[in-house]
Amino acid sequence: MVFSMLLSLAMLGFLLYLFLTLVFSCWIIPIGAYRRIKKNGFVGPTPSFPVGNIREMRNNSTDRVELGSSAISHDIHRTVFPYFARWQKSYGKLFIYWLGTEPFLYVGEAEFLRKMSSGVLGKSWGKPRVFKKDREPMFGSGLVMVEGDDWVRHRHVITPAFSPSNLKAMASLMVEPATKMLDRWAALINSGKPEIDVEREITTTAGEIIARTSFGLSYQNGSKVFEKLRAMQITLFNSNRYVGVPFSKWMCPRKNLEAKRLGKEIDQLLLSIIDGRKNCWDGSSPPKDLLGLLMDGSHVAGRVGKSLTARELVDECKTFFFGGHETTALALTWTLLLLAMYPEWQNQLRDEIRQVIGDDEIDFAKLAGLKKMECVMKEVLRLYSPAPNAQRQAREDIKVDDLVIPNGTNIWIDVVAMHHDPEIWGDDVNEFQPDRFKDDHLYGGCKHKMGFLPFGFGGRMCVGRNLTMMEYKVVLTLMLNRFSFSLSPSYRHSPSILLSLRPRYGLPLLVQTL
Ligand code: HEM
Repeated sequence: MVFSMLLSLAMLGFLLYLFLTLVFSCWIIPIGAYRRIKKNGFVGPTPSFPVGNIREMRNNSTDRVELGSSAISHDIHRTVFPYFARWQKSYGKLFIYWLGTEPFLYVGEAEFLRKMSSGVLGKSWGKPRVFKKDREPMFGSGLVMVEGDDWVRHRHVITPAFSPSNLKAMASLMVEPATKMLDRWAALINSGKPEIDVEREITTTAGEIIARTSFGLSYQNGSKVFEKLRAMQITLFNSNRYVGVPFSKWMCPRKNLEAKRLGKEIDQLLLSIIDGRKNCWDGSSPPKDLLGLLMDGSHVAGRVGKSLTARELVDECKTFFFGGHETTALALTWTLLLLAMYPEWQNQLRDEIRQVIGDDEIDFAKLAGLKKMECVMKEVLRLYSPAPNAQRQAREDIKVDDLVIPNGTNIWIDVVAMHHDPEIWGDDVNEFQPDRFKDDHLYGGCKHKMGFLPFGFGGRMCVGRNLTMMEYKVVLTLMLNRFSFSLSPSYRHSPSILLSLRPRYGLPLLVQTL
């Protein structure tokens, strides 16, 4: 009798605990945070907890499609972020919105970004915890996610691996997968199929290139890791639709479990690669991929010099794969769209390649001479930035003029908005004008130094940007040497966000052998 009473009391206590946890996490804590943020002078659309503004964001998403080259507009902000474009009209370039119970400060103004970040060191910024949990299976504690002193240690070990001499050794790893793809295109054209979805093709090839440059795997012997990495990405980004809503991961338990399972399998495969290398490496020259360079402590001589553990190496390999292959593939994909639309630029780049590289094999040292190609790349990254936003989380109160961003506030920097802002770029902001980077190769004539952010900003700027630049030049040179590109009538212009900025319906192009 006493026992069953105690049991009922325990059950009651447990249910009360669950109820209070639910009420606190879904309403009381977020409403308290909402009041604090409002008191600090921030405005924004009214949230309804526990979903915040997610419903408006969903109802507002567009499926605008433009057909035919003359109808294609590069004014893409209202297409890819229709809710931000609408809220900008009501609240300006700075406002608070809510993903579930998580407050986000939207920043679409370069000057505010400058002031906000000027006194904050790279190691003092946080990354939104709500995304960290979400992306744990992809990045683990890799450089993109790690914070504080750990970030300093990782960054010091990793940065030298991307030195020009190391990159030079990696150039040769890129040529074979790219050539294989172009041979496939030639075969398709010969068999009477000149329409090729270049986006899919380039993404696969960029995945293979990053797997080779990161952990030395060719497609043949690394296809297992490679397929699992891709499968995990698809699983994760088809399921994370309620980010920030408490207990949302229980809405898609199967997909979350599947991502976790894949994550564990990938970790095991990468760990076995690392162990294999440790066991057979005799201390002489390590393999020239990123993993080999990170395992070899010698390149950090004179710096912090703390090497990474096997677990950390696994997370960095995954980070390079996820951070490096799709972004680079999209830079190349959007470039082919623009070159197909503006054939005069195709010709100009081909002339430059002829002058700088000639008929020789691609030589790393000569790539630096492809200046026009660099201007085209930057203009593509401005108009169609593969990384359409950057995120931070305040780890302390941050004062900007009279405003205080409270500790814990997430910050969403809208890179697409800034890259398309006529106030800092001028009236031709939505035109493809690579020459704007000819005289001002860093800022493209932008009136504000924080207005062009394809690789992020401050201490956390992309560590792989020089690798990307090299891959871009190698692959585009090989492509333009063999083929010309024009728009297929079946192309539907609908840039959209799935973590990166991508063409929603792929990029079918008509490809011709030169
Ligand atoms: C066109 C290609 C690329 C674009 C547009 C791009 C973009 C970016 C951006 C915007 C950031 C900053 C994120 C932030 O501020 O939170 C970043 C960081 C990073 N990127 Fe890239 N990236 C590219 C290629 C690569 C490649 C090829 C690699 C590696 C192989 C790479 C590895 C990383 C890493 C590790 C970080 C984190 C740096 C840190 O937090 O210290 N990226 N990238």
